[in-house]
Amino acid sequence: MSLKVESVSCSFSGLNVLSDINLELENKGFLVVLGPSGCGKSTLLKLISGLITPNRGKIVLDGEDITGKPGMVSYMHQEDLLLPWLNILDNAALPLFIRGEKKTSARQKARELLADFGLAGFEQYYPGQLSGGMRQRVSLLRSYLYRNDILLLDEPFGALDAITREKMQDWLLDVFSSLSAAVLLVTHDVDEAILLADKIIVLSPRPARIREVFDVPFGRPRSRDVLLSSEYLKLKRSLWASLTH
Ligand SMILES: Nc1ncnc2c1ncn2[C@@H]1O[C@H](COP(=O)(O)OP(=O)(O)OP(=O)(O)O)[C@@H](O)[C@H]1O
Repeated sequence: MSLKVESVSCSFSGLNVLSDINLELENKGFLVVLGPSGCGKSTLLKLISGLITPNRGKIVLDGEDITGKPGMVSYMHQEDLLLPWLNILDNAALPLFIRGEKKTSARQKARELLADFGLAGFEQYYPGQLSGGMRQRVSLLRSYLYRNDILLLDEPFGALDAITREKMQDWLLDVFSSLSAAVLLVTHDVDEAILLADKIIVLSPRPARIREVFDVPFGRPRSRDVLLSSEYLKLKRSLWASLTH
């Protein structure tokens, strides 16, 4: 799998939001796009997922131009968009139903991943009966079932309380090692970026340009302990400087 964003610019009725963005995501990579609030991070993911089209540039997936073509990548929004009247299993399997897969086999595929996503034993529950963290894991499972090689995540833990957010980051770190997906995650949280990423792209305030690209010097498997190291502090200082200069 190879995803390329090539010289993409985007504006909304005269408001320049993204300016000449280039990035590349490859197999099993974990790329974090870090930028100030309102700079255009969600717009970037909407462009990649084909929900909107850029004014200039293109999106290329495995050599194919997918600019403006929805449905080619998995895209998880900030809010979980679970259907309250479907149980967890059917919420997760929904994209497979829509794709025309038989209900029994779609449910079986979802069931096989429930344990990895920390949802074993909850398949008959409804979204309203779950915690915020569990609902986000159902959303992630649904995105992963839709396309298991590439996941776009828009501030996936932004709406969670601090403790749940940390738990979810730890869980994502752990599960990422066992999944075969490449992840592109956007956030404005510097610690989250360092903890999760292999590479961090820092965007400027709107109109967002790529200000700097940082390699994260921590291997995998990785744990929260990296946040106590001197390399972490050094990287955090550089990221802050890049975000605020
Ligand atoms: N469809 C649209 N029409 C007009 N303006 C839009 C549209 N979508 C986004 N914008 C504007 O583009 C800018 C960037 O929005 P975007 O949601 O991409 O930022 P963001 O970095 O994801 O913000 P946050 O960190 O707060 O989620 C904002 O000023 C927003 O008002």
